[in-house]
Amino acid sequence: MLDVRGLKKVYNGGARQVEAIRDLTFTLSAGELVCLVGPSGCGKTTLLKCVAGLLTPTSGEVLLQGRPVTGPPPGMAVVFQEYGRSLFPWLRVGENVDLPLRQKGLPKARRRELVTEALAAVGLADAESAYPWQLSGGMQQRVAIARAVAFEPEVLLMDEPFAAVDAQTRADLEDLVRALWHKLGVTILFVTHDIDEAVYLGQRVLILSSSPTVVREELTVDLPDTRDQLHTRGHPRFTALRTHVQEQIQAAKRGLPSPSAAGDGEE
Ligand SMILES: Nc1ncnc2c1ncn2[C@@H]1O[C@H](COP(=O)(O)OP(=O)(O)OP(=O)(O)O)[C@@H](O)[C@H]1O
Repeated sequence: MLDVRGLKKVYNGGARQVEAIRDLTFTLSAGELVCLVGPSGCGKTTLLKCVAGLLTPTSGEVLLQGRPVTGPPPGMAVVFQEYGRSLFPWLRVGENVDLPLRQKGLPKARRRELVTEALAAVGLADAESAYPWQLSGGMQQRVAIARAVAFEPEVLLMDEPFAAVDAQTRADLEDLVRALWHKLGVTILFVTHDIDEAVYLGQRVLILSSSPTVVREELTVDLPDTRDQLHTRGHPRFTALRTHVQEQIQAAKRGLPSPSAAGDGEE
């Protein structure tokens, strides 16, 4: 579904050159939920912007269903961290969700259906006529998720979407993402700096190195598919996986080679 091949991004800001991403290669199959974690500043947002077609890579390519991404592709939706800046304050909740559907040129009756379904799916059926600023932070982020879901994307990109909400709301939203993913069968690339969140949500976790960034490790999350906050997080395997990811991120920060790279060296 999504192929990232040899992606490199260098920012050229006058005298200052930043090689944010050195060489990233990974693939997402249709219907997968993959989380991406890495040390702060390792280029997670840069990567997501390249995947979303909002930023042109210096070299390498992104393919969506085999077609190169050169601008925002029609089958992709993004949920950003800052819900306060991604919703239009002068539009009601329902109108915010409807806007991309209008741009897609869908007939009015179908738009109505999609808006109603998406708001019901995120538990906001009764907030359709409210303005975003009348809602709590967690509710606003639900609106942003509803807007992405109503768009019926093939790939959903999420950039630290729960970083600005409280822990309780965050846990609810994590479960909402997994429930929607199960229901819709959408492919999700979820960027987070939260190791527990990555292991709780993902089928796989891609661990990035420090900048200039490469994929340090691809980890399969071999936890049962049915997850819940209490039991999954108390599962000994969950603890083992989160400890492993934490160790890798600490090692990445110290610039130590990844286990596979060390193995390669020994051979
Ligand atoms: N527009 C830009 N111009 C120049 N450098 C940039 C630009 N955007 C990002 N960078 C640099 O690229 C590197 C990666 O930044 P990016 O925001 O992608 O990382 P991140 O992993 O998302 O960070 P965080 O975890 O702190 O949110 C950083 O060194 C940053 O300073």
